[in-house]
Amino acid sequence: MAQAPIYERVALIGLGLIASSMFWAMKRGGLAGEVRGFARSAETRAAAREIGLCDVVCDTAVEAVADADLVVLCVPVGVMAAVAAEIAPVLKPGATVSDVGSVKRAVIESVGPNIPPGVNFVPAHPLAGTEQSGPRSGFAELFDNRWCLLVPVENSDPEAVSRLEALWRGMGSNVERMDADHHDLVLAVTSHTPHLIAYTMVGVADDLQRVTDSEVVKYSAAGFRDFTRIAASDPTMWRDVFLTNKEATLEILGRFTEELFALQRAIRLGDGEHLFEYFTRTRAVRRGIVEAGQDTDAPDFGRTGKPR
Ligand SMILES: NC(=O)c1ccc[n+]([C@@H]2O[C@H](COP(=O)([O-])OP(=O)(O)OC[C@H]3O[C@@H](n4cnc5c(N)ncnc54)[C@H](O)[C@@H]3O)[C@@H](O)[C@H]2O)c1
Ligand SMILES: O=C(O)C(=O)C[C@]1(C(=O)O)C=C[C@@H](O)C=C1
Repeated sequence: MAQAPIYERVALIGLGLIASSMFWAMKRGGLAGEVRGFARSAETRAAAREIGLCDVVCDTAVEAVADADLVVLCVPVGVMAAVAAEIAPVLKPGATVSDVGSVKRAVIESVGPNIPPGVNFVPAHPLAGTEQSGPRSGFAELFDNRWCLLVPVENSDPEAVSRLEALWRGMGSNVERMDADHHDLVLAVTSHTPHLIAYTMVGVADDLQRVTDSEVVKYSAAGFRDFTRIAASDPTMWRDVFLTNKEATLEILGRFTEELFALQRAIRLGDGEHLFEYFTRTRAVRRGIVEAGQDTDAPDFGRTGKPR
């Protein structure tokens, strides 16, 4: 039996991978009455209309959010404040504004001041994605069994937070709440720095004159293929992630560099014991993740290049 919608009117701003997946997931679960969408480019809006992404595709953000009970900012982190400033004057009293940005402190600091009194602000971050982007890349199952972290601000209304939690659970996610600074540190370890490493490794392969690009394509083993999948992610999104989660990423990158130098030295000195102990420790981390049931989709991860 279909459940009553959690929100009567939802507005999605920015119609890429995350917004389109949200739309299909909301439709799958009957979680929203009407969903309006807006994207900056006419091309994206035309694509959205063609594939039936959103009940109504609007030509302005203001038109999309007027009357919405929930507005979700699904744009790159660097433009969220400008979008929030543009829509602020027309937000409905009692409405909730949320976002899906990969960084939370910077979003809270830049978007927060634009949210008018009487409107709730509940930042969020679904820990789910692929290397694809744009309006055609979304699918309803993206958030199934993935975490969504809610990062309520000091004056977030508890009812608004619970309602948003219900939406994310309805879209298939497991939900937890987290403080913004801790979120940014955790994500620097689990997502942001690994992306930077993947970008670097693919850049190194591309730069190496003695190994041709076609050899890289032909002989890429599973490990490198995983790197190339990650390194194909959207450049605008990731530029903004690093510019806005600077401190935590630099901290983790500093530690990474120290360990890398230690491994480099062990290789140069032929210190097999150091290498063996290190790899034994890291293997245990991976086994812990699998044993905890946190990698249900491991067999397909990165190998087929298809969404999990
Ligand atoms: N891709 C992922 O794996 C992933 C996962 C979780 C969270 N996120 C976060 O979600 C957000 C969206 O990412 P995505 O992967 O859906 O990106 P995407 O590139 O697929 O979509 C972004 C959309 O925003 C639009 N846009 C850009 N600037 C705009 C503006 N000023 N006004 C209106 N629309 C604008 C783009 O045209 C595009 O339609 C980002 O903040 C990202 O950090 C991404
Ligand atoms: O699987 C991928 O393609 C992703 O990179 C998704 C991923 C991640 O690092 O896990 C990327 C950025 C997000 O903010 C959340 C999820």
